[in-house]
Amino acid sequence: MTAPISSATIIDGKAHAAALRQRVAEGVATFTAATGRQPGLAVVLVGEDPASAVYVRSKGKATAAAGMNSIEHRLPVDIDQTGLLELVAELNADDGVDGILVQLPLPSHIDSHAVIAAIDPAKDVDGFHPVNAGRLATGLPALVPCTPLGCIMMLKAVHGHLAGLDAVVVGRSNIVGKPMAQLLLAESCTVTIAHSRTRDLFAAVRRADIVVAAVGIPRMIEGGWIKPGATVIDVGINRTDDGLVGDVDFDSAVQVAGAITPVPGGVGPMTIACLLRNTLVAASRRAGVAEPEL
Ligand SMILES: Nc1nc2c(c(=O)[nH]1)N[C@@H](CN(C=O)c1ccc(C(=O)N[C@@H](CCC(=O)O)C(=O)O)cc1)CN2
Ligand SMILES: [Mg+2]
Repeated sequence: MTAPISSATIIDGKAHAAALRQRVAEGVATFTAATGRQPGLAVVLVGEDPASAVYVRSKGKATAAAGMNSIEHRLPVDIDQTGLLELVAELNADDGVDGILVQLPLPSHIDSHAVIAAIDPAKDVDGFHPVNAGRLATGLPALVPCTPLGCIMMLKAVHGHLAGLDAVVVGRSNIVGKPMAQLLLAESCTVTIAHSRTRDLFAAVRRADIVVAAVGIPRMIEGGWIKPGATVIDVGINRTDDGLVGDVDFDSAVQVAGAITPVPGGVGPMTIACLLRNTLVAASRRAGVAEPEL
């Protein structure tokens, strides 16, 4: 006799993102009517990495479609750090710019920590500046990194509230793993951060009600690791010979999980929608108008 195969609810990141973009567009219209100006987002791309160029183009299109002013700066790959810092200083001083985003990764001759630290924290729509990371960690209002923010929004949509759930975040990057853990903690989850040196990763994943995979290793987390009924959020975007795959082995995990994000079409679209949200939040705070509920 074969065991019955159950199948998880697929969390539709594209639909969540479309709904958030719609709410942002409505908020932008209200902001523009109140202030007489559009929120402005400046995106800086250094070099010509094809994936980064695609993301920057998508961000520009989505920004304009939401009714905001999209400003794009493309710099040559050999620009020196001083040149990039000069542009950041200009954008900091420009009153029409509410959000500044420097697309990562940067070329290896540039210190990305120095560039992030040069961005005005009030305009840091990526939420990567140490001031925003510290504000998030201490429970103060912050600009929150877009990818983890998108993940937490989808988790809340699935679960309602998250208090008391066991969550594991696999990966400890400043962009995803660490802020994700902070957001889950703020929702009163019991949080484990696992990484390449974790001794028994299987056990950490196996006991979790929520698994957030952000390791950058194609299909590393298999269905057999997942607690039946758990919610699985796959942040991985790995280009392989089989095409784009996540950090979770979707085909096996979908049979065990209660809900799961696909790749593509899961977390990725929410990253850009949350960037628009953060830009409107930054603009509202800078202009001293009421922040929309998003
Ligand atoms: N300054 C930043 N740099 C980077 C960030 C970031 O948030 N801020 N995140 C990633 C890249 N990224 C946005 O910049 C991003 C990645 C993926 C997607 C996305 O929609 N992915 C699609 C698949 C698209 C594809 O085929 O590649 C999906 O998952 O459905 C959006 C944004 C690193 N750099
Ligand atoms: Mg995805």
